[in-house]
Order: sequence, then C-alpha cells, then structure tokens
Amino acid sequence: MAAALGAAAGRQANLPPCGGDVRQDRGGREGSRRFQCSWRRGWRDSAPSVGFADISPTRGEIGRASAEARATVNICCVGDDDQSIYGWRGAEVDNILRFDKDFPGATIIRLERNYRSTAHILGAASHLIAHNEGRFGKTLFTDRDEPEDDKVHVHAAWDSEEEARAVGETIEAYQRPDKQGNRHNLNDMAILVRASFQMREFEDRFVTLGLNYRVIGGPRFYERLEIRDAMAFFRVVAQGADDLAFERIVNVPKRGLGEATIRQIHDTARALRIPMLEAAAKLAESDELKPKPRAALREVAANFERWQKALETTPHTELAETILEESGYTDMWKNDRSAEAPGRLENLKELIRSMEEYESLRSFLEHVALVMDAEQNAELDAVNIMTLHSAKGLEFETVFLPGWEEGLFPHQRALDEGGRSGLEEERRLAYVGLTRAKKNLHLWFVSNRRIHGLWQSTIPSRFLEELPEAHVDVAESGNSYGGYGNNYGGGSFAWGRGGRQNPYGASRFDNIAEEKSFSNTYATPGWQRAQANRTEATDRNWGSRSGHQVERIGYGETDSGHGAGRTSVKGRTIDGELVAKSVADKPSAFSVGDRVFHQKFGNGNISAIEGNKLTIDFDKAGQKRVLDGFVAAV
Ligand SMILES: Nc1ncnc2c1ncn2[C@@H]1O[C@H](COP(=O)(O)OP(=O)(O)OP(=O)(O)O)[C@@H](O)[C@H]1O
Repeated sequence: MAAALGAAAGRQANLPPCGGDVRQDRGGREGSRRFQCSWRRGWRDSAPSVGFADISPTRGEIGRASAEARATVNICCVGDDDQSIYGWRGAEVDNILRFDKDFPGATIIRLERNYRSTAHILGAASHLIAHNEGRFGKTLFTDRDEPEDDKVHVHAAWDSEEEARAVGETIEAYQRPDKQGNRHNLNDMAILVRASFQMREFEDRFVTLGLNYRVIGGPRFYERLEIRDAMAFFRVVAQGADDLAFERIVNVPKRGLGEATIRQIHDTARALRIPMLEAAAKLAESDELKPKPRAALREVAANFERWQKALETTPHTELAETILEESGYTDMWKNDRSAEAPGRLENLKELIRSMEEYESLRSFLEHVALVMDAEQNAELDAVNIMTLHSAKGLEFETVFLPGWEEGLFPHQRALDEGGRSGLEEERRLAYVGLTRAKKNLHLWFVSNRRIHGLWQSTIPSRFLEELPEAHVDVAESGNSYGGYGNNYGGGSFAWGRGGRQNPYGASRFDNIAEEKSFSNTYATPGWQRAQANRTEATDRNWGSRSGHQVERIGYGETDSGHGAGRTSVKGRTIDGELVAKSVADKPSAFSVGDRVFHQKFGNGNISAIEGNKLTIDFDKAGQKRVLDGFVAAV
C-alpha cells in the first residue's frame, strides 16, 4: 500500500545498508526504491519485521538515534502511518508523524499509486481514514479503470448466525463458474474479524457446509488454550473416563497438585484399572497423600461428582457456566493482567453461547469433535479466517469483514482505554481491513449480538457511516436474512442535523453540508431501521459499562486528545496535504521536573514536554508519553 516514506536528506547519493525489501519500482512513476528502515534493528533487535508504523522506541531512543544518525549516515525509512495498529503493544504512530521533527530537513515521498485494489475499494478506504486527525494525508490512486468493478458491499444480518450463513452462501456463489467457466479459489478469499471469538460462528458454519477453511495467525477457535481447557472440564463431566481431559485440568487453575501427585493418580488408576477421576477420589480419601494435595484432590473429586449429578437436572449451558465459575477457571482469567486475558474471556462466553444451539452437553461435544476433525492442510484450497491484526501485509481477491457494529468495531475496550487515539487506531485497523481486498469487498453488520451474556440490539459501526456513498452499495438482504427487507421506516438519519445526538460525540464532519458520506443519504429500509436502534441500543449496551471515565470520543468535542477544544475542523483532506501534527496546539501547564500522578501508571516525574504531550519517567511503569489532561500534579 502506498506508504509515507521519510528520508533524511543525504550528503551522498548512496544509501546505507538497508534491512531488506529492496524493490525496483515497476511502474516508474514514483521513481524510487523501497527500503526498510536501516537502523530499526539497532533499536529493537527482536522487533518483528514489520514496517516503520509498528516500531516502538521511546522518545529518548529516537532522540539518541537521530543525533547519532544525523552525524554519520543517511537514513531512509518506509512505513504507512495509516497502518499503525499495534499501539496496544507499544507502537506509536507518532514516531512516523514526528519523523521530520526528529530529522529536520527530511524529505517525505508519498507512494500513492496503488496496484492492488479497485477504485471503489481505494475510495472507500481513503474516505474512511480521512476521519483520522493523526496522519499524514495521501491520495491513493489506481490506473485500473474497470467499469465492471463492484462497489463495496455493505450487508445487514439479523444476528451472527445469519451473518455466517450469508457469508457462506456468498462464498459458494463466488465458487460457481462464471461465464468464462472460471471459479474463484477459496484460497483467494478471506474473512477478517475484529475479535477472535467471531471465528467460532464461521468455523461451525463451514464445517456444516463442508467448506474448507484455515485459520491464519493463531489457533482455530476450538484449539485455543482457554477453549481446550473449558472443553476438558466438560468432557470429564460428560465422560468421566476421559483421562487426557482430566490430566489437562486437574491442576487448572493451580491448586498445588504437582507432578508427583499426578503420577500417583496415574499409577493408582493403572493398578486398579479405573479412570483417573475415580483414582483421584480414592486417593483423596486415603492417607497416601500429604494433607495439602489431599484436600485439593478432595475438592476436585467433589466438584466433578456434583457437576456430573447436575448433568441430568440442569440445562447444559447453565451447567457449563457453573463449571467454569466453580472451578475458579473464569476467575483465573479475570485476575490475569495479560493483554490476551480479555479476549480469552470473550471466547469463553462465545463458547457457552454456542452451546445453546445443541440439545445436550454430549451432542455439543460430538459437534466439536467433528469440527476438530476438519482437515487443516496447507495445500488445501480453503477460505482464510484471521483477525484484522493478523491480516496486515496480506491481500486477497475477495475479503469479508463481519461484525461492523459499535462496541465490537470500534471495540469498546479500545475506546474506554485509549480515548480518541484508541478510536483512531481502530479506524486504522478498519483501513487495513478494507485495503486487503483486491476486487471484492463485503462488510457486514448484525442487529443482534450477545453482549455480556445477553442478547442486545446492536447498531452499525460508525465506520460504516464514514464510507462514501459513491463507492458503497448497501445490500438489502431480502427475506432470508432476518427481515431487513421489511418496511421499517424511520426518519432520516443524521447526527447533528436536527437528528439525535451521536452518543459518542459529534463527528468533525457532521456539520459539513456538502459532505456525502453514505449514512446520511442512504435510505434503504434496513439501514434506516438499524439507525432507529442506534441511540437506544448504544446507551443500553455500551453506555457506562466500564468503571473508567469514558471519554467522549469525537471531533469538535472538548476532550484531552489532540486538538482539544476545537469546535470543528474544516473539510476532510484526502489529498497529499499534511493533515497531521504530532504536536498539540495548546502548550502544557506543566514543567519539566514536575511530579505528577497518572491513574494507570502511578507517580512519575516529567522529563520532557511537547505541546500537551508529556514524557514521564514513572516510578514503576517506566518511561511513557501521555497527554497532560490525564495527569494531576502531586
Ligand atoms: N510496480 C508495480 N506494478 C504492478 N504491481 C505492483 C507494483 N508494485 C506493487 N504491485 C502489486 O501491488 C500489490 C501491493 O503491493 P505490496 O504488497 O508491495 O504493497 P504494500 O505497500 O506492502 O501493501 P500493504 O502495506 O498495504 O500491505 C501486490 O499485489 C504487488 O504485487
């Protein structure tokens, strides 16, 4: 994808040794070669080979690197600021945006010609990403001029099951031979999800259809650690003799049952020719074990006995939830502070939800065994399923992007924790998703999703509104897809145009009369109905879920992000004008050396100030850059 290329002006024409990806431009228009950033390695030896957008040096490191580098070498970096999507693991888009400040005199060369996607896809992606403030601008263009090219399709479905069914049908339709007898390979299709729990529905559906699929960049849904653990609990309850399952979870969460105890259970089971669970129960009642493991084992045995009894009397989904709670498994992940823990909890909820579709725990277990048997062969022609994060750098003829609903995408956690910069990163993720498609692009939103264990009405993602009408086609899915084709009317949808207030804050484009995003002119009944759901559902589902103070995220609102206090920003820029500034408008009221407190990082001393951005050496969290609105003097 076209990239912002920062280059420190060199005294000599020859460039320093580069990190790879040296490619002669084939079109000749840019007249450039492409290079990775040559000194990235020096900063982060272990950094994965991703673009400049994802490096995460601290300010100090950049400063040092720049001073040294300026004195000795020419530097050439390539990266796309619009594809910086790893903020959660420390990458800062600001590193690109401030490149010309770190290296005064740097030349920025935009690689804007796109060889991958249709004009509609580029138009949609460019329009969407133009809603971000923190970016260099660029104007993507393509020489491809095919009147036959489809617009970007936006589809509505009733719920995620219907979404998976409809995507499956669309894939099957693509597979049928066209007029020339050509078939669309499954390998050239991809489903990109925001959260891994979304994969479950597609995997189940494809197994039912006998459609080959592969999961890229991570395990399949039922192979995930937390799902395997949960399934092991369920298998022991349903089939007490499943020793493999028992061994997997006897000490999960950790209850002090070491290897020696487990070997003892094993030996007893073999000697008496009984399952390990039974052997454990016997050992727990004997004096063979020390008091601690004996007590732990007694609890394990009693738990399983109770759950096995409940199997006959309790609905299986309720029992499954009880098992995960009473075993301490859910709490184990709730107390886990790793970045993966929230996703694992989401996956567990999805697992329980999916069980509702089966009559009993046993029939559910049979279904999962069937899914697990589905062949995973790299040679097979198969649909690719992956998260949006894993899709970076890849491209496919046809791309499906399901789950474009508020709360899921943009993800509520990103908004709660990251405020507007979180929203902008989500938008970059959306941009990455859109630009993976070469020819066909299908976006989906559903109107009902299970959130926090309950069915809720959902509302289309704000990102859908940010797509331009000229490049987008809203597909009414007719009778089979949950009634979006019915005559639901509703007033015209327009935030800030006398309509209801956008609960997330106004968009900076709300009051631009000539602005033609597709939301405000599209009048299909399904879309209108979805809009009617909007305010009500947003407030109910996501409104004040987290204990954090939820920033109002929007342009033109007074918040503590970049551009605080602005009331509106003039029309969007999708041309090559520099639209981003890494330095905020208002100077900070703090001074270097001030001691401050930050809710997440604790106490620290300010070591540098740039506009309203502070570099703080936190006592415990190390050096971080934060906005001054988030700290208080101590
Ligand atoms: N000069 C060229 N002529 C024809 N096709 C090209 C040319 N340069 C790139 N392409 C094709 O355009 C597509 C995108 O190129 P490439 O993957 O290098 O872009 P990128 O900048 O890494 O994209 P992204 O960062 O969005 O993943 C590829 O299919 C590639 O083969």
